[in-house]
Amino acid sequence: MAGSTTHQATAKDREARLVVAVDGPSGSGKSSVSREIARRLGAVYLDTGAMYRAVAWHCRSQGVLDDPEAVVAAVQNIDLALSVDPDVERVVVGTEDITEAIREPGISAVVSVVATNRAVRELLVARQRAEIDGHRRIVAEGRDITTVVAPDADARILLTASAEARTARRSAQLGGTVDATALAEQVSGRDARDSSVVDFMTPGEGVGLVDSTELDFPATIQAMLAEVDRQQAVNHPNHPNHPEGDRA
Ligand SMILES: Nc1ncnc2c1ncn2[C@@H]1O[C@H](COP(=O)(O)OP(=O)(O)O)[C@@H](O)[C@H]1O
Ligand SMILES: Nc1ccn([C@H]2C[C@H](O)[C@@H](COP(=O)(O)OP(=O)(O)O)O2)c(=O)n1
Repeated sequence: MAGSTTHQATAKDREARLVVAVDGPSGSGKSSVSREIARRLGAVYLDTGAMYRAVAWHCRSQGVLDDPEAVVAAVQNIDLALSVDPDVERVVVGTEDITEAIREPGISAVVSVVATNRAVRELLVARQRAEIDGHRRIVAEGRDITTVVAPDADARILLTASAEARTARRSAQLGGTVDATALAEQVSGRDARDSSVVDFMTPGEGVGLVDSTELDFPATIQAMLAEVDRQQAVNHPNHPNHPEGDRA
């Protein structure tokens, strides 16, 4: 049964190369869910959204956000360190710890300026691929990981939820402090802008879909791990979950 071996994974299973790619819209649960499945799978965790946010913060602090060429130059020169330990959230540019700063509404409001710049995307996609290549087991999440950054990943999943569920989750996450109009802009408005450069609302070919609208957090984790198992079985004939493989 798909999912069963995740919980019986041997030490050897947890040493094997594994790349899991997760995409989805704002508030679908990508970051929290990917972080947790990375822990369960003994993998590192790459938050590519944090990279776009760090770049937006850097360009804003340099005062170049409205100059696309200067934005690209700033990204070429950025000294960015991002923790990939699922238990350590840390983003540093130069000597400045911006872990908290990149989550502020002021950054959410301008991050699409850099995320819709195609030259910026090329630079960040290259960095993300190098990061993925540099780790044996990794869960990477964002908007274009299943389609552009890691189309050859062992498992690729689009995590969705209804717009209502996503807005409610974001509202709860922000402690109910943001009014409904501002929240709708932060969730759906930003997604609409970002969708102009990448499609993260419909699964690409071979990408599994997990809809968490009716699932709580633990049930979402179970559904994601089951989907990782299912795809590994399909993609790797020697995997113990393969329908025709040796399961002894
Ligand atoms: N299935 C779920 N049910 C309820 N809340 C969830 C679920 N998945 C995630 N959350 C919560 O929703 C909020 C947004 O999740 P987050 O991981 O930040 O989403 P994203 O990275 O897609 O924007 C967080 O507070 C998270 O704990
Ligand atoms: N691979 C990625 C990851 C994020 N982005 C963009 C889309 C978002 O507006 C920003 C921030 O992403 P993030 O995942 O932190 O966004 P959420 O707050 O979780 O909705 O970066 C992207 O274009 N491509």
